[in-house]
Amino acid sequence: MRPGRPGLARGAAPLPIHGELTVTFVIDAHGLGRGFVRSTGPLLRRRRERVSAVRDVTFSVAPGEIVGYLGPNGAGKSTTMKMLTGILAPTRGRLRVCGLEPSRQRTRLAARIGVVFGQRTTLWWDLPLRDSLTLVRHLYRVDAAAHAARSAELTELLELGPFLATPVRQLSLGQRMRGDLAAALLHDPELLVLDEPTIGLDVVSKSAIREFLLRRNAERGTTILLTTHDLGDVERLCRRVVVIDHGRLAFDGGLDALRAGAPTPRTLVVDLAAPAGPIEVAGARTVRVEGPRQWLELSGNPAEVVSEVVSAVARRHAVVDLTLREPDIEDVVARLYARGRDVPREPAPGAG
Ligand SMILES: Nc1ncnc2c1ncn2[C@@H]1O[C@H](COP(=O)(O)OP(=O)(O)OP(=O)(O)O)[C@@H](O)[C@H]1O
Repeated sequence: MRPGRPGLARGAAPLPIHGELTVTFVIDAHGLGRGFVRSTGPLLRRRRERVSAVRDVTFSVAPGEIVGYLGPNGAGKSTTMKMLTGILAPTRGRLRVCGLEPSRQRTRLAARIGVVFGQRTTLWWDLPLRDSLTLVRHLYRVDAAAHAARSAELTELLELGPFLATPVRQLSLGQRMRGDLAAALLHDPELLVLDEPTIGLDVVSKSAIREFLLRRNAERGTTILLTTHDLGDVERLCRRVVVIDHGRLAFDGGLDALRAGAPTPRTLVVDLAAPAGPIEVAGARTVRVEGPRQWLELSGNPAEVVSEVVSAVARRHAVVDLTLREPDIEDVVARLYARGRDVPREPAPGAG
């Protein structure tokens, strides 16, 4: 962990470690909240109501961590990301990112963080990728020599070479995402904030992005906070996850602890040649039937269970197609709540 830098740590909470050393959290949120006022009801009887998108959220991220910020749709993830990057000001609580107050010190913060939103690009649509990267250099006032070196490194690591001359609008989603990552890293930020970085990508592109992020984290100590609905991202990248639900912090700890709190089965989706009653086989429970399609929840996750259920179904029914659906993070979180458990909280790594 990097020692705290008092000059940069304005307002951040330095954490004493082993007496002498201090670590400044890269993200330090305490009692964070953000409300909105929105209009509801029919046109002639519009009412204004307050919505708490994020309520009383406290968490911190130490330098070099990769943390998944997870939750179901509408949980408050994007609102948190917008506060972290200074786009929205909190209505409650205290927030420091790289020792800065994001909404009030947005320009200074921009020099310290990189941001990628998977659903929209920061690149110039009509320009070749190379020109977009050059513009980013001017935006962040990166000097020419540093830019040339970082550009060359990122071009190699992200394999951008073959399409540097291609206009961004003609890039595939995976190529565009790699370009966006390069743009976010050209000024060598200490924190990378990623909102759904692998959304819509094929398996190969997802894997390339994940391996790149792991390498960046290991080699340069870049801290990463990411939102994702993809459990593969979480499993490969995050040792720690913070889960929010209905705006509140629901869990902060290791992925294993989250899973242990709510073991979630895989689902076999079976397309039969014709509609039939619910399939009955050992090792699975039919949880949904829609015409010829049935959803079977597997009673265990090892490969043998899957192959036994698949053979049993195929022996007894005319099967057109079979798909194995991995539980996504929403399933894990939903199950956590369905069980009505006290959600465990672990102390943040490095705290203490
Ligand atoms: N500008 C806004 N005005 C009013 N309500 C808002 C605004 N932005 C977000 N909200 C509400 O705040 C809540 C949290 O929204 P947010 O976009 O942060 O969720 P999310 O976890 O990112 O969801 P998703 O995974 O679907 O993107 C939702 O109920 C949403 O309708």
